[in-house]
Amino acid sequence: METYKLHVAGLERDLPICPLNDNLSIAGFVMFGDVEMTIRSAEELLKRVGDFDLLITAESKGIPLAYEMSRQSGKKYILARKSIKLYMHDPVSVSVKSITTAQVQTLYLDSTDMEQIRGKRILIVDDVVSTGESMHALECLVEKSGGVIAGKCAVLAEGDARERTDVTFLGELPLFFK
Ligand SMILES: O=P(O)(O)OC[C@H]1O[C@H](OP(=O)(O)OP(=O)(O)O)[C@H](O)[C@@H]1O
Ligand SMILES: Nc1ncnc2[nH]cnc12
Repeated sequence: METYKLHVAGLERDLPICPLNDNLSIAGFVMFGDVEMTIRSAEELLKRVGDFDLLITAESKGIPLAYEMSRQSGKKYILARKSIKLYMHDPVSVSVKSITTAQVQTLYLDSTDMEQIRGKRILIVDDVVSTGESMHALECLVEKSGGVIAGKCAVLAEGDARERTDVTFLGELPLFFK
């Protein structure tokens, strides 16, 4: 298997190169199961971001990172879901098409989450920012809820996102074009 060597948060990992289509591959960065990477990334991001009241991330790969940043900072995290559950009240939705997913996905927040966000400084968190669609969808949900965006952060910026100055990130990933 072809791999890409990543150095981030003082750690080294060999990421598998995964084709997305005939012309484009990514180095797959999946923190699920990698507790050391999750803890170290959360520490490093928290050192770099400013004050905030609440974290928000999107289902699913952002969850362990948001959990760990919440644990370390003592601030709660809100999760934007990718499907509506029966226990969600009056969900609001935003569409999103990330680089890894063929079809358009939808992110949902329920009214309880929106009430918590209203008037608060919200830190947007994700594992990777690539096209920026997922982060943009989270921004829309925060704005719809009446929250103030305190900052945006990701462990890795991929492709064009490496040039972004509005997102705090710890490392970079290339895209692999044929
Ligand atoms: O900047 P973008 O192009 O939007 O890509 C980044 C998003 O893609 C991945 O999620 P994915 O859609 O693969 O969903 P998953 O976390 O549920 O696997 C990743 O966790 C980010 O949320
Ligand atoms: N390189 C990558 N690995 C995992 N998820 C991603 N989402 C966007 N880019 C990604």
